[in-house]
Amino acid sequence: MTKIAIFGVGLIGGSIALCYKGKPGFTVAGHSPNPRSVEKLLHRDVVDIATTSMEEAVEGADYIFLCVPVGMLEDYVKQLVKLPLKPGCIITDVGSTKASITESAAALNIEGVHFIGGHPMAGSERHGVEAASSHLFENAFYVLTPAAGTPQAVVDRLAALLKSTKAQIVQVDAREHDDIVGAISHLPHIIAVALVNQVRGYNASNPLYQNLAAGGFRDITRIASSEPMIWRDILVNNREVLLRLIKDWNVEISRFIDLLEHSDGEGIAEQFRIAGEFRSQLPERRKGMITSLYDIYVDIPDHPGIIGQITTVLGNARINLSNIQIIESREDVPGVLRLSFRNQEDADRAGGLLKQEYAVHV
Ligand SMILES: NC(=O)c1ccc[n+]([C@@H]2O[C@H](COP(=O)([O-])OP(=O)(O)OC[C@H]3O[C@@H](n4cnc5c(N)ncnc54)[C@H](O)[C@@H]3O)[C@@H](O)[C@H]2O)c1
Ligand SMILES: O=C(O)C(=O)C[C@]1(C(=O)O)C=C[C@@H](O)C=C1
Repeated sequence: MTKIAIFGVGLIGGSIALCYKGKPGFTVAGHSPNPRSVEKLLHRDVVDIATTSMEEAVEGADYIFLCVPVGMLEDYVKQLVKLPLKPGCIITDVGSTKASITESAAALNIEGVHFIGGHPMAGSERHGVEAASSHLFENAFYVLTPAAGTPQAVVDRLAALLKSTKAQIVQVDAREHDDIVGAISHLPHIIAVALVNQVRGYNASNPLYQNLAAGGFRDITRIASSEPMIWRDILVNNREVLLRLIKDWNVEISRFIDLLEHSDGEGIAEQFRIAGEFRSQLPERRKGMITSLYDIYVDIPDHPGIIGQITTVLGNARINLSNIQIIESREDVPGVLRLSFRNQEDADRAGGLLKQEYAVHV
């Protein structure tokens, strides 16, 4: 029996719990210092054991997930390593910043157990166990930031466990993680909040602002509704990176001031063009959706009806396609079609059938 102990069974901790709860060979223990939360966890059937006792939660645990706010992670690691942990146990976290916890855990020189930082790149503006889902991590990247000296076999053991999340595991240096995630997650949260608060100010004297706010405003500001305490900790923890990124942001915004002052329509259009081109290349990994990592690639000649022919072949064989994307299609160049399936078997069957007429790559 593999025992997984989870501290902080909220959105992320609860979603981790649901990836293992009820799976043969796994027991999931959830910890909360609050007896009412413990009752809720049992009532919602998210964990097998729920307790306010740290000792009980970690007793015999093979893996410990710390899913509490970033500001509490170091303290939790310090408390945990004073407890009798199972030899070889792996402690990991899911915090949105990685440098400080990776470095402070390494500095503890823990013996007999291992710490490996982790961060699933999936989430939501919602919080609490009510928002948890076993599908949350499907197709998302899940970053691991092992400190130098962590045996690769131990990292591989954690990566193998995390397969149940259906996320794609990647190893990244912790500081590099904070630079990158600062730009693609933390800065966008700041911008969303600042924008909402700017409009909130105008709305105070004219409620039409709120009433007319439509798709564009909603799209860019969803994350402004994120949990304040979670984001307080993330932003304070990554402040050095963020201060640099906000300076760069000011440069980008100043560019628009300049373009507008000069009524430079072509310059503005160019900004949209280059942004749209980059954005269209973002990997399509919709979190929480049951899309798939089982992809095959098919070279397709550029002639009308070709995609219909391919999907008909798959439909006739009753193979479910979960996603389809044309990667390259220009008049003079044959296109490549990426077909995604929910499991390897479907991908193999599709590949076998399509190979009879098309060049297929896996
Ligand atoms: N929300 C996201 O999109 C997201 C994505 C990836 C990683 N993370 C990280 O996951 C972690 C948890 O965030 P979440 O979104 O699940 O938030 P959440 O609020 O849903 O869950 C936080 C959990 O920590 C517990 N907690 C809070 N304060 C506590 C305290 N003082 N003592 C003990 N327990 C306490 C809460 O009861 C709750 O169970 C954070 O470190 C966050 O940075 C969040
Ligand atoms: O989709 C959202 O709502 C999120 O905020 C998820 C998101 C992100 O910014 O992409 C937020 C924090 C994380 O640490 C990882 C993912």
